[in-house]
Amino acid sequence: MTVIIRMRDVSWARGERIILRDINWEMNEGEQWAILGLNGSGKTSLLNIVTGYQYPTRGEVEVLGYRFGQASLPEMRRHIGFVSSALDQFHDTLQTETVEDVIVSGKFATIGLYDAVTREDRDQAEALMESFRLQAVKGKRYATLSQGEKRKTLIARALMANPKLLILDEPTVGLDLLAREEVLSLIEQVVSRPCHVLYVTHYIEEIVGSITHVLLLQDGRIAAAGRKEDVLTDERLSAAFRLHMRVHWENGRPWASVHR
Ligand SMILES: Nc1ncnc2c1ncn2[C@@H]1O[C@H](COP(=O)(O)OP(=O)(O)OP(=O)(O)O)[C@@H](O)[C@H]1O
Repeated sequence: MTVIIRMRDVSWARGERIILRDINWEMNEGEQWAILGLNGSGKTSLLNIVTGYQYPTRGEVEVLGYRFGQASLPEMRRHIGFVSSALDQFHDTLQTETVEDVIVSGKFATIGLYDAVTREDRDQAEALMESFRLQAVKGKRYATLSQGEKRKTLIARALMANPKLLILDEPTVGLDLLAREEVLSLIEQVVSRPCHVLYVTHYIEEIVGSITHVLLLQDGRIAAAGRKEDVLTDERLSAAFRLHMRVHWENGRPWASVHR
């Protein structure tokens, strides 16, 4: 079985403070993971380690066959797509571009290398727009899009480079119910490409059918990790979220209610 992410005894400290502690986790081929946890539990810190932007204080990390400390991290990053709700504001240079140009720019690590765009790249962007139902906004400036359309565009952009792993960091923040469901429905398409998904969220109902596994973080430690049916239990969630929670499943999708 091919390992997508492997962390052994990983800890990450900043000064005196240990932010991630004794992380032992494996994400294997064919598995799609969600990361859940309260604010400050260490989700972003863990993602920063996966992408190599933070180096663990202790332990071993391997992502897509690249062993940290031995392999080239910039080369590894070429196989990883990253979409975050925080990116909406980041792409200042993209604001005035059309949707299709924003998507096609995902082919390149640097924004603005349009002279190298081929016919095939344009066709690929076109196909992504079609499957993501973005045809209606073709020709529109990115800045004029709705939040939902922007997120879909950024996911399409990340897929232009044919990543092996796509990290979605709270991609539904600020979206209305309809836009949220549209973004969630894209996960299935991403997985079928095939591309592995690592999905960070605060909401268990976003753990849709294509997501198979859950990593539950609590105060920088793994509270539980494994198949979603085993991790998303009343007891485990209540402990991790410090609330009395009950999980019920509808068509393979978990929903939580809170009891006081
Ligand atoms: N570079 C840093 N230096 C010092 N402390 C940090 C640093 N990065 C994160 N932290 C601290 O580590 C803890 C975990 O932060 P992290 O952002 O990983 O949590 P999170 O689960 O992503 O939270 P949220 O859901 O709010 O995004 C927090 O208490 C945060 O203040």
